[in-house]
Amino acid sequence: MDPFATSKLLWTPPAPKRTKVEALRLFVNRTRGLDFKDYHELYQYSVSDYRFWGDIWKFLGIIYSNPPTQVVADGYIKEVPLWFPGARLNYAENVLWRNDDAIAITESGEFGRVVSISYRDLREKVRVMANSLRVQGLQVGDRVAAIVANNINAVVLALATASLGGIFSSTATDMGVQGVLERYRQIQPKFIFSETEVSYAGKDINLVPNVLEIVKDLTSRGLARVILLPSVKTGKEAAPSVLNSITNSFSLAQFLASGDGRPLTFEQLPFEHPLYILYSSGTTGAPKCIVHSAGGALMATKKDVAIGLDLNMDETYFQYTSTAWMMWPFMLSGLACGARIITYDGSPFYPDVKGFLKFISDQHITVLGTSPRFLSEVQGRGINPLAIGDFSGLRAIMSTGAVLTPPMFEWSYKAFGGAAIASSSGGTDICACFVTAVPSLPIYSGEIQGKSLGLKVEIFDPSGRNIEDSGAPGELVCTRPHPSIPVKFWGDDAKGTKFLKAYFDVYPGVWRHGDFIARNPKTKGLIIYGRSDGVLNPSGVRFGSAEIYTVLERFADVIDDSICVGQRRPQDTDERVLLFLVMRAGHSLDAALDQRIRDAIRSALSRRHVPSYIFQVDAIPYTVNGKKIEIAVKQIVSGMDVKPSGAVANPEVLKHYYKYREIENFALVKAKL
Ligand SMILES: CC(=O)CC(=O)O
Repeated sequence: MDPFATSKLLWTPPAPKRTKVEALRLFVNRTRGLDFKDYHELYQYSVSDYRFWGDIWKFLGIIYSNPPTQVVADGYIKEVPLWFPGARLNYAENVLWRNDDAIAITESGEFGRVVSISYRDLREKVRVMANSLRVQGLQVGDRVAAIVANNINAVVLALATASLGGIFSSTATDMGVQGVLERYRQIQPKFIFSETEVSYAGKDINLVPNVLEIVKDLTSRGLARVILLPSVKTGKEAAPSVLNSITNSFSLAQFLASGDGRPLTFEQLPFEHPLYILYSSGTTGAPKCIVHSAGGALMATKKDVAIGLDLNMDETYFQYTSTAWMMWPFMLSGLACGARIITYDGSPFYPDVKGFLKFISDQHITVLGTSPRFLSEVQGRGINPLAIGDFSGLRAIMSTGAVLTPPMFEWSYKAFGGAAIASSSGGTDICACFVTAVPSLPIYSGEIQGKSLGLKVEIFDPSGRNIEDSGAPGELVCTRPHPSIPVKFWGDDAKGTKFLKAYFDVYPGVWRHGDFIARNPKTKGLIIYGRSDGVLNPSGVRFGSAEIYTVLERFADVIDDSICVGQRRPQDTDERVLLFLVMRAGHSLDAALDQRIRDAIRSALSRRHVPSYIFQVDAIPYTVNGKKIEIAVKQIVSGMDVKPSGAVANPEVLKHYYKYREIENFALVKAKL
């Protein structure tokens, strides 16, 4: 069967191609005396000549006080060279270059309140916050940790921290005490900012008891100041009784009043100076603390947003994200492009998704960042966005976080009136995209348009052979260093042992990302089939769970969610495929539906893809960043005991999967094919 049979031309770039990626191609041609004809030729240059990064530096207009002496120098670890030695710059200065009355941020959430601030106001807020942080003792390299909603305060805090050379790290407000401590114990923050009252899906959540526990633990590890943020719902500051019970604590108003009147300044630091600490969403064990450099994160996210999303100054970028996901710092690059960004706190389905879609239309969003889960939920509920709002200005929908299946490409394209479906994939580990939207190339359903400029993405088989021209799926690897490789893991040893093990262990010297990917030899588009650790392998046929999810889209009216994993217990001689389904209200998995699903999988894929067993379950485990946790389910059904980390949003769900280890005990399971 042709694995690219579903690939269908969906969208072609409007002519003439007035995109930034085209402008970059012409810029490189002009400045280097070259004659690249298209994106593919530009890409080849970008991954074979390090001078490309110097071109991008200029093209993006990176602001600096000291220019680099070279693009790349030899570094302390072969895999992580030193980029732009000699340069001095500040991330926040690069984000806050605008200082006018144009709207920088519009904040909203499930309460429906909409507040906007201009670039001038944003800079002023950052100035005030930075002054308080400095007066209260923040020094270059100190960590500022936050448990914050996605709102203006969070952006101000991140930028103020960066302006002083502090290192910012945030978790979302739905993370429990264990999850927060697993992260912040490792990085030992000097400051912690926390929400006190938030709401999600209409439920008010008092965070004070969690904060008390977290602060108690971190105080013995260097925590010096605690700032309690006003209620997200009412705007009320924390009660004096709460503040009195925590030493060195402040309400936000008290903290901001403690600063001085100095003008906003930006500490000038090396390119590799740490900016953010993000966390691997490992579902077991302590999360890895991934340290991103100011220069690397700035260049990578600005490149992806300015070039991949083609974001212009007069546009509005709405990335639906929490502050725990790498898409949050990614979103801040909307500001670096001089555009307006939207911060949104709360569930898109509360009070109802129609209101959320109306918000997107009313706010004239031009680039929407969302996830396959959101899109399929809208589709599954039978909602027609065009009947709710006007999406004629919506130019692109960036989908990330999971695989967007071909049917969902097609549905999303039509449902929003022809927006380009900018499917992209990268991750927390690089705070950027490996494969991305390319506004000058056509879009084929199910395919990500191209490899990101400067990132030498290849597809390896288990022996380390590049198999991408064959169209067969394999491991996504990156065979050349680039500036958005993290500088280190916080707390790792001087040799970077944990860091090297995490990425460079399987293919020595080559970054293995852990995605299972193929490239369509005809279109050059990329298809991700899921995480490579979760690859299904019955009778030696390797395939990704996304292939099964694609077929299940046809049953979206009755199936709400699903997870597909391989089971191979120590006593098994082969792997079997298990498919778990969550049904929509009023529907259940009966023998007829079971058969229809099997038939659909068999005819769309092959006999070998048909699950051995299909079960109805109540819930699917997800990470706090909204990713299905296939690996943990696979481990559990294969006989391993899994101790969920704080990155699991619904850890209680995992225990329901243990019973499927005794697969033979299911008297009612469907006949094995
Ligand atoms: C860009 C991305 O890759 C986002 C994610 O999946 O975490």
